[in-house]
Amino acid sequence: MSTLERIEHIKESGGWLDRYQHDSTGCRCRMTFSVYLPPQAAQGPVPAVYWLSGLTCTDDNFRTKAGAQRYAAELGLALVIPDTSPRGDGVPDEPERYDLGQGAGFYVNATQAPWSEHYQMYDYVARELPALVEAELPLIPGLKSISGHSMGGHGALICALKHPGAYRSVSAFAPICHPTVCGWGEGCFGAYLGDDREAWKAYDATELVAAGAEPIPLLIEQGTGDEFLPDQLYPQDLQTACNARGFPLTLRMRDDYDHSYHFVASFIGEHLAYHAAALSKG
Ligand SMILES: N[C@@H](CCC(=O)N[C@@H](CS)C(=O)NCC(=O)O)C(=O)O
Repeated sequence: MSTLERIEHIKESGGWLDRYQHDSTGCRCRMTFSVYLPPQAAQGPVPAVYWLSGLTCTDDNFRTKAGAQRYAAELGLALVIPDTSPRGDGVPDEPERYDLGQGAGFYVNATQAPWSEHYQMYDYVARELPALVEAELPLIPGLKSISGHSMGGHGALICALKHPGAYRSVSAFAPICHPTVCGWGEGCFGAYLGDDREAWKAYDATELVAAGAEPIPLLIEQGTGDEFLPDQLYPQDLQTACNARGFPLTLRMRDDYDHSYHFVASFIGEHLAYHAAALSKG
């Protein structure tokens, strides 16, 4: 019997945008995620692009604002869109803060109480969810790429850097590139991982590159009008770490674009085409 409960089923661009709930063993709560299956999935399994969203988001922001499904339909790609944190009444939260707790899981495995019981988002997006959707849905096992926005861009980068060979390609929009030194990252890492800043580096793209992560090309899109660029994102730190090692990074600075999904929507087609090309190689 399927462990997935389908709660929405919407036809879009010839394919199906579905929403599921399931009991997560790692996050110990009911989790919601969305999947777009392109028309090609009716004929047989397709490759998948995972999308990790940013602070305050659920699985709904990307699927309603980015316009990605039309491109995914043309390219024959599934989109797998998890939530950004564990959810529910029994899950710790800081309701007065948008940048800690529910909606702000930061894609780490928390080690500190009270967060550690549910906030296991790294294992959820990198292991539990892929195993689940590959077993239950028409996806080609192991054929996947990953992208994301802001906190989710950070998540995409660390998933690819920490799992050599697991993803055919990785890209990110306005990612938090050096979370151990920015306000958002320090707030969450301190709460979820404790005071030992050395432990934080295992979830920091800049630090992972500097520490010798296996090379995989990184594609990053960044707007110059992004209100969070000066204080939170630090792509220049990742670029410095990549330059020092000859690590492959394409950092595309886009004049005037802000941090919003208007920026994501402007370039998501290019990113999905990039992933489709990587996923179609033998
Ligand atoms: N201005 C936002 C800051 C958080 C934010 O900008 N979140 C981005 C990701 S870091 C986002 O995707 N928001 C949801 C949306 O634009 O739909 C707030 O105060 O809530």
